[in-house]
Amino acid sequence: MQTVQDVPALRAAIRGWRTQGQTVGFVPTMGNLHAGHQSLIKLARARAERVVASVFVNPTQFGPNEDYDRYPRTLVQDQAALAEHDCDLLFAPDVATMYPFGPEHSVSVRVPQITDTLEGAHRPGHFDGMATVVCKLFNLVQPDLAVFGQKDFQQLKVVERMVRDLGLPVKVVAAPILRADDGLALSSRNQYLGAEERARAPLIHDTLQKMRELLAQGHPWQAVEQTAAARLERAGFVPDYVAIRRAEDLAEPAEGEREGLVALVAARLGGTRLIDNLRLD
Ligand SMILES: Nc1ncnc2c1ncn2[C@@H]1O[C@H](COP(=O)(O)OP(=O)(O)OP(=O)(O)O)[C@@H](O)[C@H]1O
Ligand SMILES: CC(C)(CO)[C@@H](O)C(=O)[O-]
Ligand code: BAL
Repeated sequence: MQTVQDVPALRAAIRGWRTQGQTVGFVPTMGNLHAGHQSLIKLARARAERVVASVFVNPTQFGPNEDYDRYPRTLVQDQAALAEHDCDLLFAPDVATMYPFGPEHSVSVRVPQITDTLEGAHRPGHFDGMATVVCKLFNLVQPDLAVFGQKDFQQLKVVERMVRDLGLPVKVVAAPILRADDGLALSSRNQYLGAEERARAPLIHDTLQKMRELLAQGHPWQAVEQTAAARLERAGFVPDYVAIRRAEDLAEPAEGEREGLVALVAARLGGTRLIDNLRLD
């Protein structure tokens, strides 16, 4: 597997494949790769003839009090993991390559409405930064398809909207959430958890399952949200949101609406912010 850090080298590698008529699948990441990322690479591998991954900790999607500085950067291990999973090319740019005029003077992509709620409401500016960097990466890599994990469910919806609205020629492929045996969704941020917190963290997935059960029993969605939030709070979590929404547009369900819903949670456990979600159909 080749690693490239600048745009001319990236373009040269991809041009070679394109002239042979090969299709390109793309997996954008922030690195510190785990089995969840590997499953995305595997999906891209199955759907395209060539696979490109990127590792870039994007400064514009972190708020001023978030973990940009301490976000784990493990490029050497990431290279080995990607090579092992048959990735063809790693694009690992620096900030100046992605933001030639500096992050604060960059063109910005804003996806309205769907970004006002949930993660967008709790992480102001996060989705502008995310959509901007994903749009830039799509322009640089020009993939036929790009794989995103459903763990970041709202992110996936924002990217789908951006692609449709801007008419970008990329097929967005959604990958299922990979979990540890005890149900905790794999995430780079899980390593911030202390041993005792790690043991408590699966309660998020357990609570999402409980929400599905309660909704199936006919409880109103608002009551299910409240019960679930209280359950997490009793166990020492500080929820940012515990929500039942339409999967399609993340709007609140109508009275009695039961089809096509998703439950989403973001909660802090000590100094770690965890997110997860579960389809309710
Ligand atoms: N457990 C998982 N299952 C499936 N996809 C995942 C999982 N974890 C991350 N992904 C996906 O991998 C891609 C890159 O995500 P990212 O590098 O932010 O990893 P992460 O582990 O989610 O990190 P973080 O803890 O910062 O959220 C995203 O599309 C994300 O949805
Ligand atoms: C899509 C992404 C790589 C953009 O920085 C990031 O938000 C992530 O890792 O999910
Ligand atoms: N996995 C989403 C990227 C972020 O939390 O910034």
